[in-house]
Amino acid sequence: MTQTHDKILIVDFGSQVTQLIARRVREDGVYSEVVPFQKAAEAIRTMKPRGVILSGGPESVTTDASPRAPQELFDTDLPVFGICYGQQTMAAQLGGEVESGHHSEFGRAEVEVLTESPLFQGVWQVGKKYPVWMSHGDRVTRLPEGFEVLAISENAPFAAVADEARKFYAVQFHPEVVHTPQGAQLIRNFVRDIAGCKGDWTMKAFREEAIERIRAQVGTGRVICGLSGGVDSAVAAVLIHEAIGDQLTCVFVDHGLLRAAEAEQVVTLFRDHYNIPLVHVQAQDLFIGALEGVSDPEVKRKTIGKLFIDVFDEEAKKIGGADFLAQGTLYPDVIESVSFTGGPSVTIKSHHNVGGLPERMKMKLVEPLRELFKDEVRVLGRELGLPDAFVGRHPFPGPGLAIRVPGEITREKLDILRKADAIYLEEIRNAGLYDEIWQAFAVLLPVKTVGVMGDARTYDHVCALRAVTSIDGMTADFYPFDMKFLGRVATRIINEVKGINRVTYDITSKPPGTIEWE
Ligand SMILES: Nc1ncnc2c1ncn2[C@@H]1O[C@H](COP(=O)(O)OP(=O)(O)OP(=O)(O)O)[C@@H](O)[C@H]1O
Ligand SMILES: O=c1[nH]c(=O)c2[nH+]cn([C@@H]3O[C@H](COP(=O)(O)O)[C@@H](O)[C@H]3O)c2[nH]1
Ligand SMILES: NC(=O)CC[C@H](N)C(=O)O
Ligand SMILES: [Mg+2]
Repeated sequence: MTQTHDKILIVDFGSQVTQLIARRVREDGVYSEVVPFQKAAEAIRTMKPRGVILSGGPESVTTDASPRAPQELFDTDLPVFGICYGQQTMAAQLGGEVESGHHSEFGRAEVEVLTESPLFQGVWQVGKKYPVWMSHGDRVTRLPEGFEVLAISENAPFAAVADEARKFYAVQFHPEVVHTPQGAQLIRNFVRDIAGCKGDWTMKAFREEAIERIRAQVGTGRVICGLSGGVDSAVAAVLIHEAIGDQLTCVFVDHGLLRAAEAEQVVTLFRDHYNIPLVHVQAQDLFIGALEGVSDPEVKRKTIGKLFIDVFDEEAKKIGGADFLAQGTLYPDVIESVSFTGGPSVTIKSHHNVGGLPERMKMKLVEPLRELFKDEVRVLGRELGLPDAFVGRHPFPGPGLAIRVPGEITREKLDILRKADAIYLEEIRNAGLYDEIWQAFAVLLPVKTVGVMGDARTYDHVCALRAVTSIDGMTADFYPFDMKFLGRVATRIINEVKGINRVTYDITSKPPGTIEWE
């Protein structure tokens, strides 16, 4: 199936943003695969790409053991586009020079275009300056033979270079991030014009290919799908059901960390729309018991991740065994939990469904959405005909309210938080803001403050409100509510929720914050 589409191979050197390259290529309607550099030589032979993009990476090409692109790539006639580390290793491998440690550039920079190039066609003009995003400590200091300079920046004399005859292009900046405003168009020029890919790959094609992949992986085996009521697992379940029909059973776990009335809503909504067997597991005591006395965020996450698997194993037994566990894992869950190449990118937090999994698993994982971002999953959901009630829902993390009560959780704290969260979301819906906001929730802080209510002294918890805008959850901004709205929510929460006497609004973006508090 994938054989019929033009393909781009993305060689990963361990950058935090490699998947954004894949995403930009998908946006151009072209199929792409990200392959760790160790497997690139094999992928060139088996995948038969029309072009190759080399990603950035944390290492320095000036050190001996640093990764390289397969040398034979440069003898294949394939167009190559090197980004940052990708540029540096191209230079080193083709006879140029790279130096370390003199002129770092992190963040915004400007490049000046020196000559016309197919890479800039219709986007950048000669003699003009354009903003780009840089993140490097090394730089190319001598170009390989055949290369010319296309653009310069203050600290990178070779900000963009090319050997047009061989269709080798390389940039020091990162065109894949949104902070390089025309970067997506440069990637498009490489993919569509320089590599000549057709651009006929769509979410419809993804759907068909994903179904084929699921069938090939699962065969006649039985699959359990963790269903949370969130967008990702709903899309995964419907996709898998399309692929393998009644070999699939969904399992919804009520771990006692859900929002007010959520369990009934999820179960009713799913049963009303789909004829897919759904088991509703009551596991409140199990999870809340295990979390007693636990206050470290990573320990909480790993405890929850392990219990989820215990419950899935238990349910598998009840239906006579299952060979596979399906989850709605997305790319951001993966990149924050582990490095794509198994290389040196750092763990930010262990998402329960990736880094929080136990080391030994009885069932094999089926994760058809593992390389997509949330907004792409929503497009796929619409493609699959999912009702808006699923597609438009704000994300809700698997560990649920456990990571919204920093420190140790108790049933009492969870009850207080549920009430505050429900009021906050009701006000957001009433104000018509739900769809404008990417995710909104309340957090119950482990801090008590003094207040005065009805002439009496109070000494109660602080509640923090969080609302963010985002496209893919990788970066986010706080939502700029008007003060009247925030005042109304705060008054209602303090008046209606016993146990909270103060409300604050979190105005941290991501980065440097993350969306959740733990
Ligand atoms: N309460 C639950 N019961 C069963 N499975 C769950 C539950 N919570 C999470 N999961 C599993 O963990 C996966 C990851 O959770 P995550 O919150 O990232 O996705 P989601 O809930 O499907 O979508 P969303 O991000 O919109 O909340 C889910 O896709 C699902 O497979
Ligand atoms: O299923 C999940 N399991 C987890 O362990 C987890 N941790 C964070 N999230 C959700 O991921 C998005 C990004 O969150 P952060 O900025 O807090 O890392 C936000 O949408 C978070 O709600 C999780 N989802
Ligand atoms: N973002 C990158 O690819 C960085 C490449 C290399 N580690 C440097 O610092 O220059
Ligand atoms: Mg969820």
